[in-house]
Amino acid sequence: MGTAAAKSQTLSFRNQSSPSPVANPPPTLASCSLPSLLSRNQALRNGATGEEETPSVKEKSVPAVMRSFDRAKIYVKAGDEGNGVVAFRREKYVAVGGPSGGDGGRGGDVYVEVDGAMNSLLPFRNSVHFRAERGGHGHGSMQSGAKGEDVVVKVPPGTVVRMSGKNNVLLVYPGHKGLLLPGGRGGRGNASFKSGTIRWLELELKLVVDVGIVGAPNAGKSTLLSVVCAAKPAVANYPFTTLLPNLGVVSFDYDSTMVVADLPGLLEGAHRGFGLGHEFLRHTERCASLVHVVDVSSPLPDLEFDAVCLELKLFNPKLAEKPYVVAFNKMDLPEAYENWKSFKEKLQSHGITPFCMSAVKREGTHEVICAAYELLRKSNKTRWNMKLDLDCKIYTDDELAMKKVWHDSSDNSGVSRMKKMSTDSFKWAEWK
Ligand SMILES: Nc1nc2c(ncn2[C@@H]2O[C@H](COP(=O)(O)OP(=O)(O)OP(=O)(O)O)[C@@H](O)[C@H]2O)c(=O)[nH]1
Ligand SMILES: [Mg+2]
Repeated sequence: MGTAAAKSQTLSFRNQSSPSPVANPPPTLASCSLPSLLSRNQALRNGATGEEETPSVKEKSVPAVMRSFDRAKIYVKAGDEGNGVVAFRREKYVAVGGPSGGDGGRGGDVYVEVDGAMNSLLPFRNSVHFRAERGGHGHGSMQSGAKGEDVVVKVPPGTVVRMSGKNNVLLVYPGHKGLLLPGGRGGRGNASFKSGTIRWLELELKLVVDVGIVGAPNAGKSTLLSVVCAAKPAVANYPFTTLLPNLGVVSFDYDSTMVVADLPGLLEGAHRGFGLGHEFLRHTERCASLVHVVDVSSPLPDLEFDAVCLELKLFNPKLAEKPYVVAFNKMDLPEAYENWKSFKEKLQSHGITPFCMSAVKREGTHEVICAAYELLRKSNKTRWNMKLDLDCKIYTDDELAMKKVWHDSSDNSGVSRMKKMSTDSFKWAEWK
């Protein structure tokens, strides 16, 4: 691993500009209710004697502007087929021309393609309908109708496409293109006059990151990110400074880089939707490793640590199994000295060796990030080699079979189909 200081570039997850790191919290935060753990810590810090404040729990959900657009629902419709035509050949010196009706053209298909330049599902906020063009109608003289134009739905890397009510899941990476819905296959007999399929699809963006920084609010997660790479997340001395994940690229060498995400603080009950963290916990699902930042200067760092671990576990047990680094932060403060030794012993008894750092003073941060990189290397996972489903199988088997029949037919003139249909109908009549 290279020892060069982390020089880096920044990926911005937000589409709006970051708020400046001012000391006064925005008014909306005043209404944010904190759970028992935080209020207890705050009370202890303020010298209160243990009387518990009852946090005012507000049922209101996170305002839309504070959400990142990482979930969307879109309506896709494959193009209808063009109608086949019934026509007969009329030509001089040809006594019985026979049928010469061309097929209807195929309806346009709906594709999904990953656009590396996109980093959120924000474009789907206003435009949710994607319709492929219908196929042209057939003509006489065995002329088939034109194929309808396809529609390509562009999504950011790491998007999961889900069909409502079904388990069809698709993970996509830059440049990956797949067929979501095939268009109608051109009209022939009555049985084939089937319209282009319509679907409501759910899109979910799971950030493509290598290392996630997690921890309780105000632990110093954003400060750590700002120190190890060129990202400039908002840092302030109040909980929930970070409302959306911040991404940064840490580069150790030419070919060894990793994408690090600083996630909003986690609270007790985050898995049930308390605070903001749960909105973003799913982004950690694809991380190879986690950095768990603990503010050791707080009166109950071990409780904070346990609460965050429990939230991760309750959200997804697989998260708790991910390799992680524990970083004791704010070691420059005198309060940290009182806590860190006993806390360290407790962790060591569980086989965890924590790192000590002071993110503000940039001490010990390099070791933490190197340890996270080491875990990433050991896990042998990169951002893109997670489970990838190369073939989009969003459409059902019936549709696939249908698609095959029509595609594989080498002779797709209206005449041969009409002949085939008439033979079929004869058979059917005999069977009846
Ligand atoms: N003394 C000291 N203060 C620190 C250290 N690291 C961070 N802080 C301060 O702690 C406060 C919170 O830091 P942030 O980086 O915003 O914490 P966070 O975990 O991102 O907080 P949220 O985004 O609200 O969850 C800021 O005032 C920082 O200056 C440290 O090592 N020592
Ligand atoms: Mg933060």
